Amino acid sequence: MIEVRKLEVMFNIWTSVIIGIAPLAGWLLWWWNDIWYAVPVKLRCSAGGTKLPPGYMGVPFFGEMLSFLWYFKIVRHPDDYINFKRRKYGDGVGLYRTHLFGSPSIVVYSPMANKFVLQEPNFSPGWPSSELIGTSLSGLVGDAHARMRSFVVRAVNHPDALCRITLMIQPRLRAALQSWAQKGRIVVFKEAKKVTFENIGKYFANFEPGPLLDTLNELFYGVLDGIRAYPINLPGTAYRSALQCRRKAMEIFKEELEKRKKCNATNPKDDIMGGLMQMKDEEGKPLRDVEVLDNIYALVIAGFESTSLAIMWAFYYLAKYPDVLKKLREEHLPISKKLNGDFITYDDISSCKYTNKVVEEIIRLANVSTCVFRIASKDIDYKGYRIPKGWKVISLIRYLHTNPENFDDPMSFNPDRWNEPPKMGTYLVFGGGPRICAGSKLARLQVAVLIHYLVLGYRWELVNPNAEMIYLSHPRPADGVDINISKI
Ligand code: HEM
Repeated sequence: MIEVRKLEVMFNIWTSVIIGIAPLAGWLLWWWNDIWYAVPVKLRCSAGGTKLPPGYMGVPFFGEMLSFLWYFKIVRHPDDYINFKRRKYGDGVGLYRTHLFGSPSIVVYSPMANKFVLQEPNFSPGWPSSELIGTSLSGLVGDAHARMRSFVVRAVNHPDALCRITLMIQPRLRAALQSWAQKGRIVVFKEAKKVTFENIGKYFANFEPGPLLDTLNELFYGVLDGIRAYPINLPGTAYRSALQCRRKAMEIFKEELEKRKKCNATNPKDDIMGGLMQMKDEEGKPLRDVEVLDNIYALVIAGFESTSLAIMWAFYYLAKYPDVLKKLREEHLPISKKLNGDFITYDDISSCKYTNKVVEEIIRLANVSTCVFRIASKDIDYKGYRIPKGWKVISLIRYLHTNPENFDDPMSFNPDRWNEPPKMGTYLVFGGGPRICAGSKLARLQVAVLIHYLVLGYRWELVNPNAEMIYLSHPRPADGVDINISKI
């Protein structure tokens, strides 16, 4: 009897403890990241008159990742992630504190704050998977970055390079369009990735389609999967497998580079690898082999999926906006007559005023880069707010392009909006400041060349004109733009 009584008392004590502690534990869990990361900064800041941006940093480990995924993946209204914060915390100076991708972070959404972040040299690149990006241009800072950038920009974004690349990409693009029309029905994203990779193989390292290029293609898919995955290097993770893919891809490029060095057979005009091998900086110094290889690799990462997505969106919007398609045909018909079967040139493309507006509008709405990542290399103050050293800064550039405060009727496809320049700081699809996209002209060029052949030679329609949109890892219709296509 006494034993039973004892058990009863113990049970009552434990129940009271659990009931008492559970809310406290829940409260602690809910505010853990704010207590752990924000409170120490707030204490440091209080003396200097600066404060942390408003916001909420979420639960341990996950931070606010679940809320981010809720808006991007579940309800599929990515811009509401910021709209919700604006309603809750007010506009302030365009910064909120949070915890995303495993780090305490500041999310930046206003034009002025984005401009500040992208221009400020004390923010270093802060990609979640920096190990995969390597020591290429994208990973360098300061003078080393400026030196490397001058090489890379000359190799892919200067008029000389663009003239050569314009001619190099056309045989594959023409052949791809013809084969798509023969098939009759294709998923554009899938096919665009194939032809973009073939072209990359050609103008980066003079690789022709075949088993080697197919292997490289597979390896780069592996790397891209890892870049998007949580950066945990454990057996079985996408990240670990991506690191292995990176190593194998680099071995293939290295073999090619060694082959060229042995037979001294590189002409800077052949391809980007040749260009990078031959270039010298202002002091006459060439790039080291490892720098050539790292940059080739990083350029493929930067240019492969982004270009394929832009091409996919070209098919999508031109199918939805027949008036725009008609105007494009009118612009390209006289050029085609003049060319009489020859390849279109970079100068021809540059002279197509309407096409260039269409390309800009495609790229604005494609929002290939949702955000750009930085890390504060020291405490940085902006308009009375502190961005603490070591915190990630996530510049949500997408929000600029979809915000009606910046673009009238932002979700409608209207190339004529480019008759006027955009409002200051509101158009950052290619980033801004010293790290602005090194391949921006190349990306635009590839879409424009595609448009030339597509609008004159083909008719196509969307199989699912109201396909659902997905936003991660990149915005696109869920069906990858499934079309019926035929020759005109
Ligand atoms: C529509 C297509 C593209 C979009 C939307 C795009 C977007 C961007 C953005 C937003 C950045 C800035 C990243 C940052 O500030 O950290 C960037 C950087 C970069 N992009 Fe692109 N990109 C595109 C195509 C390309 C292509 C085709 C190439 C080259 C083959 C390229 C090469 C690079 C490189 C090398 C950087 C790093 C620049 C630096 O750190 O100095 N991109 N891109």
